[in-house]
Amino acid sequence: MFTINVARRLQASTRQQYKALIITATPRLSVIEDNFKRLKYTRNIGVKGLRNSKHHFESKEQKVPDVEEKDFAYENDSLNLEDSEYEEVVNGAMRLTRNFQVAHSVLIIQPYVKWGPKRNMSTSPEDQLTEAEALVNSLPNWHVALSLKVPLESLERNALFGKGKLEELKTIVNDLRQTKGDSDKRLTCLFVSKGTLSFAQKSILESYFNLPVLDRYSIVIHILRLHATSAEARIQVAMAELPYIWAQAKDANLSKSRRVGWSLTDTQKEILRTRERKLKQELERIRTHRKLLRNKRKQNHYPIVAVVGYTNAGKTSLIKALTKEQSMQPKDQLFATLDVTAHAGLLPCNLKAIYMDTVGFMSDIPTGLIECFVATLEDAMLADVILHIQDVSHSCHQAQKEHVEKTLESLTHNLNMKGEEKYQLPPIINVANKIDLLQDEKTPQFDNLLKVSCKNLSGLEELLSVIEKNILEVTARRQIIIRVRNGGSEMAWLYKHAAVVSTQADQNEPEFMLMDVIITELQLHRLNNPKYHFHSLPVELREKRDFIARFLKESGMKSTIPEDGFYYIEIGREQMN
Ligand SMILES: Nc1nc2c(ncn2[C@@H]2O[C@H](COP(=O)(O)OP(=O)(O)OP(=O)(O)O)[C@@H](O)[C@H]2O)c(=O)[nH]1
Ligand SMILES: [Mg+2]
Repeated sequence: MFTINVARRLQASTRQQYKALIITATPRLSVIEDNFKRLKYTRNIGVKGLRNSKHHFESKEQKVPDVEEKDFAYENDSLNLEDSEYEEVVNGAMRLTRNFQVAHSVLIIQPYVKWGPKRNMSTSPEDQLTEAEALVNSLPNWHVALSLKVPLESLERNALFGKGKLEELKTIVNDLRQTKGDSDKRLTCLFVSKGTLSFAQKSILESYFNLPVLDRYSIVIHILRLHATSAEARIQVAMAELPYIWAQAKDANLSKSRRVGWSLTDTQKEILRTRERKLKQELERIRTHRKLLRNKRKQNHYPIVAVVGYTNAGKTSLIKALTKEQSMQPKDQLFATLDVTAHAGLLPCNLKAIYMDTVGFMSDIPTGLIECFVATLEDAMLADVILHIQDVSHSCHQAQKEHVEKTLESLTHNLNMKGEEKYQLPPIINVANKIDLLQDEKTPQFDNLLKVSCKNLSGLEELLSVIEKNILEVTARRQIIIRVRNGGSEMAWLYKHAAVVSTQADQNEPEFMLMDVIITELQLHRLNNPKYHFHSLPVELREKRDFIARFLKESGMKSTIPEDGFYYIEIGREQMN
């Protein structure tokens, strides 16, 4: 870099006479250690508050990114998702209308394979049942009447259950249907907690119990519909419904036990195809739009931290804790977050980072459903650092962790299939959240995780330091100290384009400041480049003027000496390196 080169050359030739203009300082100089400590987490308040309280130079900073994101929000005015003919088709497949006011009392049946190779080793039926209950409880006006585990030899049988089991279940269903008293509590549907039920399985069970039968896919879609408020999320959910309808229609055609009243007519098939085509176009637009946003962030050189994890692990809560953004609303519901949103926060070194909140992952969800959210998850995958938030208080913590890791792997594979360049996952920081709920937080199995609690805000300071360290490494940012004139143009430039960790007056010459900054190579280059900035080297020139002029002449640099006694060195492009 020019500045460093000049500094070195000046140092070499005038070792006795001049101080170094720039002191490379990684790790930090001890003189600023105290300032740094003061700036640590306590200063990491939301961007808005921070701007109000900072030095006046900082009022010239670039706009905070979340404002830009808002201005850039994806709007869809061309696609009308309301279509009564389509509604008829989707309701037939899902057994659910979009009316979220309708109360439901649900019998949850968790089938599981007890023995053999088809047994699910990653999670227990008890945990699956708990997750199924959480899914039902995520819907307003829905409640669990009863939940049961049912061991089976296989999950592929036509009626799913054997004759004896069906009889047993019928008695339970009949009892629940006749519940006296509160009519709201009377059983209204069955939820068989399996990824998808084939059309044949559904229709056999429905005719046997005379109640609608739902599977995991349809319940999750219903939750997603409820939580999808932005245009983008609504399009993604609408798209996620389609593979399910097609699969059910295919099953219905194959099934000998075709349920009268539900198989697709040619007109309905055409409605689906048209809708699919339009939605695909919209998703393509979303992808392009996301790319634009991503490039915009890149231009601004904000480091990006993607926060991923199993649903309900505390992703939104963590971002809220790190950014102090009051508008964020963590909820004790599955799939509460459906939009990938960006939120600015400060690292201990005062560097602004963008945290991306993402859609949660869940096991036993068909890939077709997740694929519709891939456009938004790609954003996360292209971040500088990924935070994997894990709910360590959850009994299935290990299975959830493995599921997220596997999904990230398959998303990586997808990106590699699509792109020309080889994609590599950014560094992943594993975070153990909800540590406050653990009886003994010293559990050795969490030793390599960073333990935090978004509830009592513990462990966040350490987490921020780790994020910072990773970001500086990955984005090739450096921490250096630059000596500039107090109130000069460089000072303003640095406030605008670099993260200022601390400043302090040069003890020998109080009109100069030592600025401890985090800066990218590119910005350091710009600081020295006349195209972006007319760089001045604040050297004690008055008495050394002739010497420096000679030095610069010999070095082949153009120079001007303005009236104020500052020495301005104009660096030609060819001399930059
Ligand atoms: N006790 C405790 N509860 C927490 C902690 N962090 C989050 N929660 C709670 O966990 C629930 C889920 O939090 P969210 O932040 O919405 O989780 P999420 O990962 O964003 O969930 P989705 O967006 O649905 O995928 C909320 O009720 C939070 O209050 C924690 O550290 N301790
Ligand atoms: Mg969330």
